[in-house]
Amino acid sequence: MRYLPEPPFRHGTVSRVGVLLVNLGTPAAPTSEALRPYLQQFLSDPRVIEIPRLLWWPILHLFILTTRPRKSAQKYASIWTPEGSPLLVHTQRQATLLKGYLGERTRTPLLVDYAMRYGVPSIETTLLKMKAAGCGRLLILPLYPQYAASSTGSVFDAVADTIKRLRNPPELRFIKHFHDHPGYIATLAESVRAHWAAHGRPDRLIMSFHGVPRFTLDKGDPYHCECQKTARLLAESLGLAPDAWQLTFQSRFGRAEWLTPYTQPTLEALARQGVGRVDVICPGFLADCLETLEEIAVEAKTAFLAAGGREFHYIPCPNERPDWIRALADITLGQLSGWLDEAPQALAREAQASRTRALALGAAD
Ligand SMILES: C=CC1=C(C)c2cc3[nH]c(cc4nc(cc5[nH]c(cc1n2)c(C)c5CCC(=O)O)C(CCC(=O)O)=C4C)c(C)c3C=C
Ligand SMILES: [Fe+2]
Ligand SMILES: [Fe+2]
Repeated sequence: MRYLPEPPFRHGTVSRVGVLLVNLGTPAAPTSEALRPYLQQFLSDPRVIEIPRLLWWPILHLFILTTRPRKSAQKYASIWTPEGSPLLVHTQRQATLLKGYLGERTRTPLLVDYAMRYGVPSIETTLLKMKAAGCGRLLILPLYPQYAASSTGSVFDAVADTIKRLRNPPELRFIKHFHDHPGYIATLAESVRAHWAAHGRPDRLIMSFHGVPRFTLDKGDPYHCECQKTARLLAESLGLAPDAWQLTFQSRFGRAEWLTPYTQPTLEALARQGVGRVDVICPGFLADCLETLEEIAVEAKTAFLAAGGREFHYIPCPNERPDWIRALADITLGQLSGWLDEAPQALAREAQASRTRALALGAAD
């Protein structure tokens, strides 16, 4: 094994606390040339594709990487912004806003940075950068509210792959999930309420989560249950009757069965049954990206209207919403006890205050 470069150890160096936000990653450009290495890295991850390598390698290289890059590039081109991929832009802004918010509320200087599981900036690069800046303590916060082995689990792997190559790794804490955090639920509820205040109510609210293969549920992945709990808490905090909302799963990849019901066929069936207006929210995504802006706001909308639906509204992700940044800070501070200089009572008071705010906004516990 080759070690990564590290500075010589010095006694008495002040250790700083770092918060590392990690998102999925995105291609560097909306072109087939940029899609190919991105998809290759993503789809070579054994957490994402669980087929034996000997079988998967030829499928990936002979079929998927020869066709998908071009098709996906066209979709990315339709959502690309002058500043780059929406997922990257929102993640960068979330890191900057979180740093500002925490900086005003903690006496301990915190380093906040972000990394991408696939593509750049990589987890290794950012982790080494934070270590070089003096972070002896590091909180890893994957930007996925619900834990799935293929998303959050894979982030943990990548962090482990880096620290096993360090002689002097930082102290580490991992946030596994926050699918039922009152601040997160309140942010979702508030964004729905604001949308309804401006545009009226739909016949049905669809909560669409990213799917995963069905067999992962039977093998112990908690993702399905965590999505159900998020959806139930959101429906409760909006005071919705059981027939006013529905949970679905989107973004199926390949031919195997994934978690059901699937988003697009559900929307088409609803349209055929005479449901005139649907609003769709994607609670598993904290930043708008290809899967929300293209797959839902364009593809699913087109399918719903073509099947006879009248009106389709997409409700955006939390992105840079101030209540979301506050919730993100609350999630972070909840895991930093003992690592900050502040009196524990001050942190507890801040956490309680933000919990009270969330509950006042209607998020159930
Ligand atoms: C919300 C968490 C996510 C889980 C769980 C997840 C599982 C998963 N995804 C694929 C395959 C693809 N996903 C793609 C895009 C994509 N996926 C997520 C999130 C989760 N994926 C996001 C946020 C995005 C958007 C990225 C962006 O740049 O905007 C893609 C790439 C695009 C494409 O070619 O379709 C693939 C491929 C699998 C197989 C999987 C679980 C097994
Ligand atoms: Fe995905
Ligand atoms: Fe997709």
